[in-house]
Amino acid sequence: MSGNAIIEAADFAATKHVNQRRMNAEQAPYINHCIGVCRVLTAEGNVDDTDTLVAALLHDTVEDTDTTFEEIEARFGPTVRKLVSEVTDDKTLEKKERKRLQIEKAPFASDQAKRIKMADKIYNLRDIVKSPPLGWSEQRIKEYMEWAQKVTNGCRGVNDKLEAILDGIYADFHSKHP
Ligand SMILES: Nc1nc2c(ncn2[C@@H]2O[C@H](COP(=O)(O)OP(=O)(O)O)[C@@H](OP(=O)(O)OP(=O)(O)O)[C@H]2O)c(=O)[nH]1
Repeated sequence: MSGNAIIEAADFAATKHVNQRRMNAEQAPYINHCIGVCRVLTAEGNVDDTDTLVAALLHDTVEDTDTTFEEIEARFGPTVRKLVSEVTDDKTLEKKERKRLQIEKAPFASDQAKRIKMADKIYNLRDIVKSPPLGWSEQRIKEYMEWAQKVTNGCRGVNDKLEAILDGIYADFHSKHP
């Protein structure tokens, strides 16, 4: 690959998500989430493994755009392809089943994929506390928190810093919503 892999991935993700927005009131550009997840890994999880950071930037490209795994492998190699596939939901399944599979599969993911999953949930949970998706009730927020906690419980043992951040988010939420 020519150039720096992380910048290549940021550019690739920005192009793929160009017309997508987050669901919150600000309707932030979707790429903010991809870059934010990568930053949680570097700045808060002390992760410096390039494949992990590249896969974090690309983590929603196959799930949410026309990107294929073959395209990812051709541009970023087989390890990044594998990591992205580990954090990609099968959109042909019902939402309930996709959510159940995230909980079931998390303990069997690679350590790199577990770190991406934790950073993804940290970003989403912070977003939900700060500015929830439009139309989400208190009950939906609570259900998301409880589901995310089950997913990230399956990712434990690979990064103490990310785990501590998640523990803080859950403790804070549960103390305010007993
Ligand atoms: N908190 C938050 N989430 C948003 C926002 N915009 C889009 N999302 C995405 O919405 C998902 C949560 O909504 P749900 O109703 O539970 O799930 P769904 O998108 O699969 O229907 C999150 O996916 P996820 O399954 O947790 O993770 P992933 O799909 O990113 O892997 C997150 O990526 C936003 O503004 N705030």
